Amino acid sequence: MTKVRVHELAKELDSNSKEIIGLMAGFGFPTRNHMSALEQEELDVLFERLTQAYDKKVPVPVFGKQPEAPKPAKKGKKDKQAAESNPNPAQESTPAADEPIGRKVRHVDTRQTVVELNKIDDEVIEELVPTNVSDDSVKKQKLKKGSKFRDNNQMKNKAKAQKEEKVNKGPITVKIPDEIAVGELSERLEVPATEVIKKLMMLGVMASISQSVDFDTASLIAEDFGAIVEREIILTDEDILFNDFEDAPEQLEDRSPVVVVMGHVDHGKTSLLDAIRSTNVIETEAGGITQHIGAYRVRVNERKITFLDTPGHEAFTAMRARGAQVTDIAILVVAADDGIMPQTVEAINHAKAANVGIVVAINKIDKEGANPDRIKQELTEHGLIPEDWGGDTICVEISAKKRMNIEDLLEMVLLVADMRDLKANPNRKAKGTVIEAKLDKGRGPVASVLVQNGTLKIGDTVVAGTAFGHIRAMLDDKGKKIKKAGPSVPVEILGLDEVPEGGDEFYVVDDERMAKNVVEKRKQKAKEERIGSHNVVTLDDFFDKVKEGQIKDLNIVIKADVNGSVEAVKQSLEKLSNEEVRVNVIHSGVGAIRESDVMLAYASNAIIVGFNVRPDMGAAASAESQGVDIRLYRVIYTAIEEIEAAMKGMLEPTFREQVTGHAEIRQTFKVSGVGTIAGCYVTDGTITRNTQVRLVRDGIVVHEGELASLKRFKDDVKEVASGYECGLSIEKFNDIKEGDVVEGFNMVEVER
Ligand SMILES: Nc1nc2c(ncn2[C@@H]2O[C@H](COP(=O)(O)OP(=O)(O)OP(=O)(O)O)[C@@H](O)[C@H]2O)c(=O)[nH]1
Repeated sequence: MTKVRVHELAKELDSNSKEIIGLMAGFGFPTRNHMSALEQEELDVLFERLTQAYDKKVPVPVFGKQPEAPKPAKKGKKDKQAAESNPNPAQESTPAADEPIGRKVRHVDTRQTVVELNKIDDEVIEELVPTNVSDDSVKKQKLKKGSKFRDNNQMKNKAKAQKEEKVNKGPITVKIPDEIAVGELSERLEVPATEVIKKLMMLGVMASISQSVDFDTASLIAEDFGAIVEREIILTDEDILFNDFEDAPEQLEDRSPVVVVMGHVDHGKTSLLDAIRSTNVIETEAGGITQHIGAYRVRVNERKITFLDTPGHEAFTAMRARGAQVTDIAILVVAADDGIMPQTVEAINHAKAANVGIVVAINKIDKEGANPDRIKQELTEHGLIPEDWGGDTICVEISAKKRMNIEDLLEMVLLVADMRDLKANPNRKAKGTVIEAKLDKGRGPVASVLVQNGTLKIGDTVVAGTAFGHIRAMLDDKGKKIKKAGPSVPVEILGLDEVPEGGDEFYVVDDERMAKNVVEKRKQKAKEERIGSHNVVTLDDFFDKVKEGQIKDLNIVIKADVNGSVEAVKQSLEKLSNEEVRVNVIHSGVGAIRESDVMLAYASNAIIVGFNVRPDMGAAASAESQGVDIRLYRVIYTAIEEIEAAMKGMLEPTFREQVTGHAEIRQTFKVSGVGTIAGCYVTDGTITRNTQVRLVRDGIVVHEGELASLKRFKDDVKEVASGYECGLSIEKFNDIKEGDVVEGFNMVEVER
């Protein structure tokens, strides 16, 4: 067998004899000099020690534990340079003890496309490449090239065996993303999945091999297996393409506020927008005519305000439901002669849910019977305390029609804007939101967009939802051609290849090829989503989401038949809040469940609870397509019981009703001895003789029971399909009126 001397080994490993001798002494071997031949046992120990040092990545403290720092086995040129510039090299590779759990390691997701590193910021690349990469590769090369050990079969096998042993025993480094499937975690930890599941159970987490656990749980498990944890951040094509970095405070500049006008029907929203537009419009040299581009800007005391053109909370919440936050401030218009009405309350709740500032415009003060104090009183009942009553809600008394106090209102909007400290960085690539878009016969797809950060320029390459293109022309709100638009500026853009949707985010990008790739994938995903389901909370999966740490609040929209029940339900449900779950009633009102309720629920991840009310057709359809959970009850007690059970994850397998169809009452007849017979028309589905039925009047359930008879002409029938007329009577119930709706339903067991 070839003898290996200390100096030879040192040379092979690019170390020095002194270091090897020191190491041997540390392991308790007899003192040697650089010419000493090494015994097999000594070689084994040294080899293990040194290969460990080569292979080991920079250790990361897991939960404050500081693993032993690897001793550098080689001092390459780069290391030496680093040592010169850093007097304490140990600090370079060993993270500070107070660093958060797991170091953030960025990884380029190269699974989907070719990554063009020149498109990524230098800063990001620095982070992408671990500092020890070059050193490691050099070391590994050294061991391979011309090594004496290479010719030494015995040593080679030894190395292999030791490496395998290390894999089995030594600490490994695992990269864990924000969420990881149990199966994947076990693979990365190189342990059987059953072991991982067992450990999870000991932590009180029940998860199967295909279920995912979050980073914190996964790292606890990994640490338990003695692994070193690194946080994995997967950068997708979109992350790289849009490069949505945060601006440094010194890059930020003030931007003007973006305002929406909300309020009850006929309280003067449109009149107010018109009044503002006509008195404060920013003049252009050409004296351009105001164009409708979904938003416009006005000037107030040398400052500007951007107004969204579409009044009402529906459009606002529809955008929010798509993830877009475009508004900073809502002007809540309340007619002084009318007071707070149902849509005013909706608007307040929608604005609060979106966390936008509210300025109240008490309108129509020119009218007789106008009573601003009464409005203020009513506002307090909805959590808006006027400033002059010691609160922080600014109220301005105006007349949109007579153009009174409009200037004051705008100044107050600016005041609220100042308090919100609105800033953006005009010196970066633009991003923002599509306000509206259409296909213009002559000009092709036209999109009105609001720039929210950066500056948009002619020629920019843009991705907006699933649309892509180069900006061919830009027009401002006066129809004037402009070359660039900064933060809070609405513009109309031409040059997209298809019509995006309102609420889509747009980004200016550099890499056209990657952009096209991203757009293709989005189209594919949108297609899949249309087929698949949405990820909104339902009572059934609520507890799972709480357990997974995804949510802590159970948001609820309540609709009931009378005001008394609304209040009672609201209070009882809010009382269910405990340490883990807070129950928030984000909106409540009297009457049928409408589409705007579903939109609010969808945007705020809420469920809808209805008492003796029904969803109208639009609401039912949109709840169905958006996956919003509507729970309908007759008794408050049942609702409380069910929601409490859901909060504890103890929802029983339940029976859920399945609506079979609807029939509209067209005529009623009183037949003595029989009761009221109704002539009706089946509008959808089928009405079946033996289903249960409920009678609904203006969205409110008047009665629930069974059919006493179902006839076509004179014959009794089992079922009447949509599009046919029929006659029916309801068991022990005669108060049937024209215009009522009969809803047929069955109770079916729901698998959970
Ligand atoms: N006297 C008086 N009438 C007003 C004032 N503001 C609006 N109106 C009238 O109130 C009515 C409704 O005004 P709109 O601006 O259309 O109200 P809106 O809130 O936009 O209504 P919808 O778009 O239907 O929701 C119109 O007849 C206006 O002329 C005001 O300050 N004073």
